Amino acid sequence: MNEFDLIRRYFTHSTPAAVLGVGDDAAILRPTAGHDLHVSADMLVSGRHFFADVEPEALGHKALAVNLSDMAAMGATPRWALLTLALPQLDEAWVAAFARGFFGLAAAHGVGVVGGDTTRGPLTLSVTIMGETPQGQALRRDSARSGDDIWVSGQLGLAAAALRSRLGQLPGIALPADCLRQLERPQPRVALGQQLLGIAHAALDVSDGFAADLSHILQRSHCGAEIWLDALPTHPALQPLRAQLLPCIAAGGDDYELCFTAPPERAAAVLAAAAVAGVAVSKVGRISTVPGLRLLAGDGSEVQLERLGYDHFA
Ligand SMILES: Nc1ncnc2c1ncn2[C@@H]1O[C@H](COP(=O)(O)OP(=O)(O)OP(=O)(O)O)[C@@H](O)[C@H]1O
Ligand SMILES: Cc1ncc(C[n+]2csc(CCOP(=O)(O)O)c2C)c(N)n1
Ligand SMILES: [Mg+2]
Repeated sequence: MNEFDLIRRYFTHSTPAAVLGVGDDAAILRPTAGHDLHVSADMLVSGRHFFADVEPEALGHKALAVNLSDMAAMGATPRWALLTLALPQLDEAWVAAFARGFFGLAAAHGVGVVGGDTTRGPLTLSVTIMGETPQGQALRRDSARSGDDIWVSGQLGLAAAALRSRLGQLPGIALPADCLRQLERPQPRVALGQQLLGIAHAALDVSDGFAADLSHILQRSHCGAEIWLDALPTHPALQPLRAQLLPCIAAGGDDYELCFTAPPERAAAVLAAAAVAGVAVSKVGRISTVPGLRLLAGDGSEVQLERLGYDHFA
C-alpha cells in the first residue's frame, strides 16, 4: 500500500455538502447564503497532547472533537474539515482504527472531510474545521458585559485528573472510568453552542483550563470576574477530593466544556437551551467591572492558584 492507496482507502468519504471534496488540488465549498464562515485549526502532537500508545480509534475521535469544540464555542454549525497527518510508518490496522474514530464523529455531526495532507514524520494530527453561523450571530470572546452570569457546561477536572493519574501524580486515588473517557473521548458541546445563539453574550471552550480560558474572555471583553470555586461542577466521585483536585478542576485543561456569559435575566433561557442540548450547565460566577479574575472560596476568601491553565511554553 502506498500513500495514495492509503488516502483513497481510509480518508476518502463522500461529501455531499461540498461542491468538490477529496481528490483534486483543492476542495470547493459553497457557504450558505446569509451566513458567516468560521475557520479554526487545532493540532495534536504525540507525547504532548496524547500518549503514543493511546487507542487509535480514541485518538481519531479526539482529533476531530477538539476542533468541533472550537465550533461549539462560537455557536457555529460545523460543516467541513481538513485532516493533515504525519505518520511515522504505515501501520494499516492503526490507520483503520484512527479513521473509524475520526469519520464516526464526523458523520455524527454531519461534517464532510473535504481534504487534507498526508506525510511521513513524527506522529502529528492537525485538523482545520469550518462552520457557519447566521450573519453576525456568533458567540465571541469580546462580548461579555458587567453583571453577566458566568456559566460552564458539564463537569470540570476529569480529564486533568486522569492525566495526572496516568503520570503517577495521584497515588492511592482510584478515579471513576468517566475521567479517562473524558481525556480520551471528549464530547464537544456543539448543540449547546448553537442553542446559546441569541442568549449568551460571550463564550469559549475550556481547553487549557477553566481559569486560563475565562481570562481570555476577560481580557478581550475588558472586564473582570469573580468565580465561586465551590460552584465549579465536577464528577460526584471527585467531590470528596475537591480540595486536592482544585488545580485539576479550576485549571487542569482538556475539559472541552463551554464557558459562557449571559445576562441574569436570561438564566431561564440558558437552562432551557441546556435542556434542549441535553447538557447540564452550572452558574459559577459573575462578570464585574473590577479588572482581573478573583477565585473565591466558600468563606469568601480569595484563592491563588499556582497555575491558571496549561501553557506549552511556561
Ligand atoms: N501560529 C499561529 N498563527 C496565527 N494565529 C495563531 C497561531 N496560533 C494560534 N493562533 C490564533 O491565536 C488564537 C488563540 O489560539 P489558541 O490555539 O490558544 O486557541 P484556543 O481556542 O484558545 O485553544 P485551543 O488551541 O485549545 O483550541 C486563535 O485565534 C488562533 O487562531
Ligand atoms: C501526554 C499528554 N500530556 C499533556 C496533556 C495535557 N495537555 C496537553 S495540551 C493541553 C491544552 C490544550 O492544547 P492546545 O492549547 O495545544 O490546543 C493539555 C491540557 C495531555 N492531554 N496529554
Ligand atoms: Mg478554543
